[in-house]
Amino acid sequence: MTESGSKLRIFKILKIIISSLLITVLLLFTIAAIRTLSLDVNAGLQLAHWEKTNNKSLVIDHHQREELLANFKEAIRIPTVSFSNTEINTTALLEFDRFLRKAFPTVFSSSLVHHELVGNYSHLFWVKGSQPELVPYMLLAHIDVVPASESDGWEAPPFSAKEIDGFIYGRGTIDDKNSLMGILQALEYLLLKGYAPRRGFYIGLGHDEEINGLNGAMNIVRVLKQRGVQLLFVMDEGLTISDGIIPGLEGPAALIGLSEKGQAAVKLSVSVAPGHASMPPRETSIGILATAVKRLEDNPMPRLFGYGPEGDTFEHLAHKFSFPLKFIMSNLWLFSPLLSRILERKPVSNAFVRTTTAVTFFNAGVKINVIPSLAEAYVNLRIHSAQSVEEVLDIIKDTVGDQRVKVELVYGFDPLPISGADEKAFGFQIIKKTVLDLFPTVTVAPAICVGNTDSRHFIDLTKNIYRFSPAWFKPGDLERFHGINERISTKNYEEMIVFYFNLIQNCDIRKLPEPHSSVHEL
Ligand SMILES: CCCCCCCC/C=C\CCCCCCCC(=O)N[C@@H](Cc1ccccc1)C(=O)O
Ligand SMILES: [Zn+2]
Ligand SMILES: [Zn+2]
Repeated sequence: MTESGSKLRIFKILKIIISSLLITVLLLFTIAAIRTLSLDVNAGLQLAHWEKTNNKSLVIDHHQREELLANFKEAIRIPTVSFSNTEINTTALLEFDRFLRKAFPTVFSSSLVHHELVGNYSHLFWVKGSQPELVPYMLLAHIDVVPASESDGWEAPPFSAKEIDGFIYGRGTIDDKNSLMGILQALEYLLLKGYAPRRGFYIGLGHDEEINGLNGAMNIVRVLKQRGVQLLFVMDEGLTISDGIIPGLEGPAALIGLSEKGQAAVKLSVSVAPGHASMPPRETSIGILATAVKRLEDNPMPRLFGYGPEGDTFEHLAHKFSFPLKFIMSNLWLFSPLLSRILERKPVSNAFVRTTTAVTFFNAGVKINVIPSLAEAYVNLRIHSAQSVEEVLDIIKDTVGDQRVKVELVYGFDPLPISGADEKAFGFQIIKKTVLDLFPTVTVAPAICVGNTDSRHFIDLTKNIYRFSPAWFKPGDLERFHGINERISTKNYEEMIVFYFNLIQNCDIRKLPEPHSSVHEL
């Protein structure tokens, strides 16, 4: 073959390759465009087909408004602080017990309600259903709060419950006395209106959630296990209604936590011979440990976006984003790696992408002229659904890569199982319906809860645990969580009461309506 003949041949082959590539790209984009336009993961249950249950409605009058706000403020003023792993405010917890009995007289005197104290300060309520064959469910909230100090810059003292411009300020207003008081206030109103549930339910109020729930939630679980209780679902604090928090998302979104990340506390320590600061070794224990910590910060855990429930979150929200995010999120089969790089740029969304690494303690040194023998740091890891404590520990050891740094696991638990969110998932669909009835403009999506809750202790009692409360989080509110100026609007607190009032009644249906598709097939 002549030189020009072989050039022509190469040219022809290149042409075929380039046009096949172009056709493939075009095809992929056509599929992606069709998916963007047609993907409707929100296709839900036929609201019209829901079983009728003579639901009572709650229209809050002036007197009730004054009463419910006074109750809520009194709850905030009791400083039920969990200070450390061993120090809780037992005086405040006892006062809170007395307060609950006074604020909710009907709950505590109704023949339908059985109340008991568990672990001295936690509360367990059983509200008897008229149809014992219906499997009960459980609502959780916690009494304790994290410490707060006015000198950190609060606009109002953190235990004052001061009302400023329609907001009640105070520690516990969003974590978690809003849920606790909302649930009990709703039950008080339901009982006053003569409501008797068909489906029985439990209410559990832990007193030490902020320090792991070892005496509160864990003892409640022990009591329920002894009684052979199985639960249809559990609902606890966790995710909320985000409005203006997710960049690019149009409108509010109610994220319902189907699972929560695992957690590990890892201790790093370096031990060397102490000495005189005038004759230092080339590296001190502090320097060696600092290098290890820097390596961990410089080498984040691998991106795992799409291997846990977070992929579903964005598929559900896709239609509320504008182009090009709408296109990217509707086609995670193609763009998952791209989206994970976008999400990892902000701490709030990075937490959805990977196991996060936070160095939370660094202790070393005894005197200005002494080479310290010991340097210690603690790392708090929040483990992505697709990883385990063991895998994370191995990666830490590899990344540190220095035998002089001792790596020890202080405590750890794997990510929690993922609860159902399909048409048959009773708890999820009830929460979704209750949200949409009250807030029709909200988009409901399943998600992963990046923090831990008392509900993780309930995995032997049910496969269906949901972490959600109908608190509205707007820009700036995430920082109030465990931070300064924690607050809730009086309007939102009232909405929370109405939400629980409706949710309890919605749970009275025997079973969910038939899914959309099977209705059509009939
Ligand atoms: C794409 C971005 C979406 C952004 C939306 C994010 C909305 C986030 C809303 C709420 C934040 C999640 C909080 C979850 C509740 C956490 C409660 C908590 O702080 N728990 C402690 C429990 C604990 C565990 C171990 C030792 C002591 C306490 C925690 O997780 O640290
Ligand atoms: Zn909480
Ligand atoms: Zn908290």
